[in-house]
Amino acid sequence: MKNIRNFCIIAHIDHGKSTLADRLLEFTSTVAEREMQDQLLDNMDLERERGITIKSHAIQMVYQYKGEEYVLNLIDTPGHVDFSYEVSRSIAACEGALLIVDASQGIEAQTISNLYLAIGNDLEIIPVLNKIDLPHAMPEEVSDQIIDLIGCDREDIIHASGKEGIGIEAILNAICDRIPAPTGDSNAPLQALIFDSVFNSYRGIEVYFRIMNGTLRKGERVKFLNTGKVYNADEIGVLKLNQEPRTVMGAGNVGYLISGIKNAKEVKVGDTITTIENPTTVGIEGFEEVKPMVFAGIYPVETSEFEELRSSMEKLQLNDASLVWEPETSAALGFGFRCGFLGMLHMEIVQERLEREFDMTVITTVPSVQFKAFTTKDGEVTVNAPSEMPEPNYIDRIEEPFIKAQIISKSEFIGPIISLCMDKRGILKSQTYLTSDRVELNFEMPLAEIVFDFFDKLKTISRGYASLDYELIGYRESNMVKLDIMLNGEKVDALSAIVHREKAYDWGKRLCEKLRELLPRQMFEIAIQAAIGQKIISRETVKALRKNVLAKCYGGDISRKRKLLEKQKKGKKRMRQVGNVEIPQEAFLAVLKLD
Ligand SMILES: Nc1nc2c(ncn2[C@@H]2O[C@H](COP(=O)(O)OP(=O)(O)OP(=O)(O)O)[C@@H](O)[C@H]2O)c(=O)[nH]1
Repeated sequence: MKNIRNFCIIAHIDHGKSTLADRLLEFTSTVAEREMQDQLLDNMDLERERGITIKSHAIQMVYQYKGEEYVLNLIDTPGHVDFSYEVSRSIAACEGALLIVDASQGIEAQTISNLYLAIGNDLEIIPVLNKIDLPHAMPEEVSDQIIDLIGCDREDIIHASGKEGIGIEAILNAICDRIPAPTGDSNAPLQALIFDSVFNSYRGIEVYFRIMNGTLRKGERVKFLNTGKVYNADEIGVLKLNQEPRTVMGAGNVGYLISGIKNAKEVKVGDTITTIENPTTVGIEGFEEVKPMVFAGIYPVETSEFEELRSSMEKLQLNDASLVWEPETSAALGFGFRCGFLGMLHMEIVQERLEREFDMTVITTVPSVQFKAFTTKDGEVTVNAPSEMPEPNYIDRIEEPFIKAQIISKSEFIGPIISLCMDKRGILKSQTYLTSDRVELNFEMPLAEIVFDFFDKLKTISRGYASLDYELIGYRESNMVKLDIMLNGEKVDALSAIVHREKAYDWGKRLCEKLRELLPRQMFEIAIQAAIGQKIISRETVKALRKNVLAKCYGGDISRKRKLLEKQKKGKKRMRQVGNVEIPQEAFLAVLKLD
């Protein structure tokens, strides 16, 4: 155990975590050059394309240092706020962390939020100033930021470039020298922390664990404390480039367990594995059930594909335990599913995976957060969709989720950021200068306001410099109303939204205007109305179409005509007929794009 080092890498998105991890694997010959693909750890296509690590993984390296052999377990952490609980469990499995900061960017919101998690878990922090090869790197300035932040000495900061392979050996040596070996008693009852799981269609779910205390043997009966389920440890082992089976693993080790589990739901990140033979009664601290934060409807474009969509969702859920859903019907869209996601990115990923991996074309409706309605009739009612909102006359009060938002930016953008947050019903709680031109702002604001275009707006007004992190702080009373949209007098339930009363008029007006732009002209006039209850608050009209779309191509060349027809056909793919009006997919998400 004395030569084991368990560590993770914490970094803001794009600060070079994956590239650096690749260099560590190369340097320790964990992967031969020819096996090396860029960003090896991101092994889902989608991850690679988006350049973000979606699911955390682990990999073991063996490193010779000062005449001794060290086993280094790198536990990868996802870099996006939507997956912060997974980050926290990965961190809990380690004794140390590399804190990577891009020398041209400086400290960002996720650098800090993940750092706090690491410090909270007593991890040894090794600061790494990355991308020092960049001509516009600011090593001195960013080092000052790091020193201010963690109180280290200037000499403790390792200068590196994942791209050029600079500083790699220094990092590996520092891991051996500075990160403490795991402690734990291999003779105690087994307590192993589940920090991740991966779906394998042949072998079932692979559970990734870190043994805090005790010993795990192949073939033993094991129990997951929080679910209470019992399995056989069919195979255990360590994670190198490929899995290497073992028969016995003691305290301090990181590895995988295969026990024929078919459904990701049975494996909860943060749960504790123990043995039936010599069980512990004490779970590892910090277990939480992950809760979805954002809800939206997912519908097949072709109503006939509902069953196919159901089976695709079932398969997707097998390897994404944080995705929840139940069947839902919409008058406008027919049969579909109400889904719960960890956040907006998670929602996009699910939609994309449905399309890519299962070849489904789907319509996603306006996302909503989870409101609580306190009614005089049924007591407390959970509202995940506008259609679930109780009748106004029974509502005593409505509560909505609030978050603490932490924004880090260059100080020149403070003004616009504060006005943006105030506009989103935010309350400024604190303003702290990290350095002379970098400021941290803390707001309390409704989660519902972040769900829409907040992040994009923040990026725009700060020219990309501001970064955001948030956590849920609880529910608060708010004056929310349900806003309905009608097309030619017919309510389109999929376009309803729950909004703050003070914003309802403005919202209704802008949404009607946006829909007027998005709805294609048809052979008749379309009236677009926004209403709260019976009261119409806004109206726009889409004029009837007079000419054939091809008319303007007469005399033009045929290829252009064909292109136009093609384009129309493609557009059709995501259209939905409601009453006599055709609605394109963009319209269902128009609320996300209100300026
Ligand atoms: N110049 C330079 N570019 C780098 C270096 N390391 C990474 N990059 C580039 O920075 C970008 C982000 O690198 P990644 O390694 O994907 O960053 P990451 O932190 O893993 O990103 P996430 O997985 O999204 O958190 C890529 O375009 C890399 O090529 C470096 O040392 N120098």
